[in-house]
Amino acid sequence: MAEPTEVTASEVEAYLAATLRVEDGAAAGTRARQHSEGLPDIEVSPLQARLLELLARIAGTRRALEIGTLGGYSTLHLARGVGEGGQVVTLELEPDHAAIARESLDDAGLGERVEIRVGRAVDSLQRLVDEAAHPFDFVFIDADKESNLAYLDFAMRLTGPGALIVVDNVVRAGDVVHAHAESSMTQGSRAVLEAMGADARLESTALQTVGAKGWDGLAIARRVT
Ligand SMILES: C[S@@+](CC[C@H](N)C(=O)[O-])C[C@H]1O[C@@H](n2cnc3c(N)ncnc32)[C@H](O)[C@@H]1O
Ligand SMILES: [Mg+2]
Repeated sequence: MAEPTEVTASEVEAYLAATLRVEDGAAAGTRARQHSEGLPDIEVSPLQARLLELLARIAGTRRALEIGTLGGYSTLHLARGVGEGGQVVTLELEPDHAAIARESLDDAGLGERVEIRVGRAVDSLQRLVDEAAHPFDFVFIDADKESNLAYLDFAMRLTGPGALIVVDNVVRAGDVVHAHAESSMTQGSRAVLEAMGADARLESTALQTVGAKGWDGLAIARRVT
């Protein structure tokens, strides 16, 4: 048997993703399209995407809110997670990203479940509050990390008890432990983690992740009250 040190986390990730068959043609096509269109390689991994889909399904999610669409890879999994008749509202700053996501979601036959709102997420979120939008039961926060705390605040205004809130990229190759980290993205992760821990309405945890995208992690909270 090979020594564990001879195996990389990326190899294990590829093995798990292939063995568990986490990605079908539509998902792989969505990823391929956003890469060929030149979008940055910053979407969740196939294993993480499937985790989002399963979390949504296990929680019985009907309405999911996503902050940060990119090319629609995580969106596609949330759309699957909410099931037939469910809805995903996803917020994206860049019109080009939104257009690519729209194409892939339509190709996957999930377009009707997904509304993409283009613009600064804080503006779109305020609009959802102003519209008194029907509460969401799943929120995935994965846009500009500097705004994580504001996004959590909006998530609390747009959800009710029982909702799930997932915040991506909170470990930042370990930089998250540095109180005086120079990175504003790390500071955004620290701020949201501290707020989650301090909020008695949330029961929270986090998972560290390794693989082709390096060392990172996601925080998961369930809203109790
Ligand atoms: C990490 S990517 C999202 C990846 C996607 N959730 C996935 O895993 O497939 C972050 C996205 O947030 C968008 N974004 C950055 N700042 C934003 C803002 N202020 N408002 C809305 N979207 C923003 C970026 O354009 C980018 O497409
Ligand atoms: Mg992310």
